[in-house]
Amino acid sequence: MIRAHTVEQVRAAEADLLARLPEGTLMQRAAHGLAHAVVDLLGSGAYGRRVLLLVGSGDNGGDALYAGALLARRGAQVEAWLLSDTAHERGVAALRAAGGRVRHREVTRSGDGRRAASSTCGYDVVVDGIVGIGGRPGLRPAAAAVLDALAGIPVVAVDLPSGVDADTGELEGPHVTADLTVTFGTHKPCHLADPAAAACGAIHLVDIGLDLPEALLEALQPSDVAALLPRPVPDAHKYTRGVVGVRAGSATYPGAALLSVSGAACGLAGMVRYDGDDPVLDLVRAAHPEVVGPGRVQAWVVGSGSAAGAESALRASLADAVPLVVDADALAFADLVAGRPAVLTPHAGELGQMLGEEREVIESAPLRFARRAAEQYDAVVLLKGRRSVIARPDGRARVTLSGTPWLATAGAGDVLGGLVGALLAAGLDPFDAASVGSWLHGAAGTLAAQRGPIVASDVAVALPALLGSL
Ligand SMILES: NC(=O)C1=CN([C@@H]2O[C@H](COP(=O)(O)OP(=O)(O)OC[C@H]3O[C@@H](n4cnc5c(N)ncnc54)[C@H](OP(=O)(O)O)[C@@H]3O)[C@@H](O)[C@H]2O)[C@@H](O)CC1
Ligand SMILES: Nc1ncnc2c1ncn2[C@@H]1O[C@H](COP(=O)(O)OP(=O)(O)O)[C@@H](O)[C@H]1O
Ligand SMILES: [K+]
Repeated sequence: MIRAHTVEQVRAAEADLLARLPEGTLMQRAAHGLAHAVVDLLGSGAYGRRVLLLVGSGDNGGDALYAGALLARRGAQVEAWLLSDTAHERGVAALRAAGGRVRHREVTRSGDGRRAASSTCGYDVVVDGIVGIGGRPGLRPAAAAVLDALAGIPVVAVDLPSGVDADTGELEGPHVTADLTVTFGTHKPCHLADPAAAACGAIHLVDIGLDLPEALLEALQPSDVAALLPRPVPDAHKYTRGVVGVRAGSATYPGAALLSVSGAACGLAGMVRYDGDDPVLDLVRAAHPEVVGPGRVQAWVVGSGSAAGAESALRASLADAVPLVVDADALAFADLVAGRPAVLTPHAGELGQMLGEEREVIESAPLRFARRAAEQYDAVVLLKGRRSVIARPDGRARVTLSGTPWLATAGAGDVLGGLVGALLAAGLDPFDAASVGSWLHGAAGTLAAQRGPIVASDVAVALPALLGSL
């Protein structure tokens, strides 16, 4: 499991450790990890390579300076630009002692930053030590101008890309976009949640020995998914494995029924039922002969392509005291499910309608709005997107790290709804069902896309091979 801690949690853990260790130990650990990561990124060693450090006033700049000193001792040509009036003094001294060059704020100030950068091209890597967890979101104009002028050079961010909001993953104004982010002690929410996560590039975690409390945000890894997957016990029969019912699709959108059922029929539940108009049921049976008609279920999947029938389908499903997936057209009636075990699966546009916000507003703060909706609707919310967020009413959340932009294809969400329903029917709680389902869906999409462009039904086809590999 990847766990992300807030700045407050990191500060508390750090204070604890600082009291027990000789001064500077944590920063040395951080700087060593950072220097190694820079060498790895450079590929053919540090010797003779040109490294530019962008240094702010705090310890983030200190990490960059000490790492720069280590790189200089390994033969790199290291230059530090101090972007603030003050900088970590011992870090500056260490870099100088190792043969690095230090330029002061005057050369890099505002308009001059552009000139300084263009006159000193040829850097192999830029190390962003402007601000870390002590920074306010956004960048000062001088830093923004320097970054503009350095565009195209690989960037390694120290702890986080300067300018992003560490705790929320939100962006306010300019920020660094990194190829690699080297973080210390633990991940922070900005490393997992979009839009900031998209600015981090690859993420490398350096262990500095922090003893951390429970995290409110996490991301499943393949081994976590494998451990949570339902498996048939030796004496299983189809009913003990759980029955998932699908109320999706309509005469206008029969494809939604087929796709929802294809996700539900992934083999993780014992049986799939379809409840809908006869012509649609005939189509479903033709594609999935194992599917049976309405009856008792352990979970319902309701709403995709249901059109005008969404409300009655949802009410009928609520009459059974079983968990449910509420998708697409049924989301308009999501307040009916408050307090019931349920997973709501909106994309940003649908969540915007549920919360009275524009789609772009939701996309600018997916973690915040998924949590808000989970609390307001008293249900688990799976907000779909590049980095889907799964939030519980109590604020705990997970982010899905699997997936591919090829999943941005019509009907992919229908497959996901069916899959999450199968996991609910098999007995996973709504938070696990949503996060495991979302991870499997992303990984199946990635697997399917290895062969070329995909359509939604390819995702369901890829599920058995993916599950086998787990
Ligand atoms: N925690 C740990 O376990 C460990 C932490 N470590 C490291 O320490 C880092 C945290 O260091 P930190 O606390 O000194 O804060 P940091 O982020 O360097 O900068 C804060 C200063 O920047 C300024 N400033 C603020 N906003 C700004 C902006 N938008 N644009 C420009 N400037 C801005 C503001 O000062 P001002 O210029 O306003 O006087 C403020 O005081 C952490 O990320 C990690 O790298 C490791 O060494 C080892 C273990
Ligand atoms: N850029 C992207 N990167 C990764 N996954 C994506 C991207 N865009 C969409 N997805 C995933 O594809 C699925 C699309 O679902 P949805 O928006 O409901 O589409 P539809 O309504 O057409 O089924 C979701 O699981 C979402 O997380
Ligand atoms: K930084």
